[in-house]
Amino acid sequence: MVSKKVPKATLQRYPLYLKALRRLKKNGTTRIMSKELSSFVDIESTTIRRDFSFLGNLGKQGYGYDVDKLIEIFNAELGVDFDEKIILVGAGNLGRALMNYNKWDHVVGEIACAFDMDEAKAGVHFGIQVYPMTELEDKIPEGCHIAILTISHQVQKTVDRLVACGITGIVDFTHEHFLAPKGVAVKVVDVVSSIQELVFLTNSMESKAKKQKTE
Ligand SMILES: NC(=O)c1ccc[n+]([C@@H]2O[C@H](COP(=O)([O-])OP(=O)(O)OC[C@H]3O[C@@H](n4cnc5c(N)ncnc54)[C@H](O)[C@@H]3O)[C@@H](O)[C@H]2O)c1
Repeated sequence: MVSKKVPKATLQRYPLYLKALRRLKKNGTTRIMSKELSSFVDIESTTIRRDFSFLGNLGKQGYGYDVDKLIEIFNAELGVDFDEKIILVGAGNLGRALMNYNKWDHVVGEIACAFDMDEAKAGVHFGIQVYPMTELEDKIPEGCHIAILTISHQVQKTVDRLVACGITGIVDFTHEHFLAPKGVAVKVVDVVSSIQELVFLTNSMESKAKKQKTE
């Protein structure tokens, strides 16, 4: 386990490192210096070394980091699993866009199958099997913990059903408020609130710049 308390900013950078390391491995790189990794991820090498130090004594001076070992440590320590079987619920416009993407750069696994309440959506889309919602309990892959929610109706009822099936992590694209029991993590993805935050940020930067001009 990660020994020291890892700062939030560091935790947020870990997936970037992991993604880069996976790519490097794919290209045949077996070891890497923090300076080289720095140009790859566009993060200062000192920051990289500090970030990695939370995971133990990983690198050797003059040798750098063993790519395989780093990937292994990220997997074990951070619980990241490339074979994570993710389900998607709601194969509409947004759901299908995600199914079409379904690459996730080999970082977090892939969408194993999808479900939709509309039986007409059943079938194979973008190589992913879509099942009618009535088959959720039968067809949910064994050991599946993560569900992407891109539905528009009966959100609470659906969440309750997913939780009963063993889902403990929900990526929520719906704009609906719902309750999840303790032990179930929900990550909201909302383009609208991101835009709102940006509008607020850009406005305050503009007024700050104007104020500085007049001073
Ligand atoms: N978070 C964001 O930034 C963002 C952006 C766009 C849309 N959305 C939201 O995402 C959701 C989907 O949007 P869309 O444009 O793809 O809609 P859509 O109508 O095209 O697709 C919704 C799909 O979900 C299915 N569905 C609805 N309720 C279901 C349920 N309880 N169980 C199983 N299947 C169900 C429908 O049959 C349909 O196929 C909506 O709630 C929308 O508000 C969020």
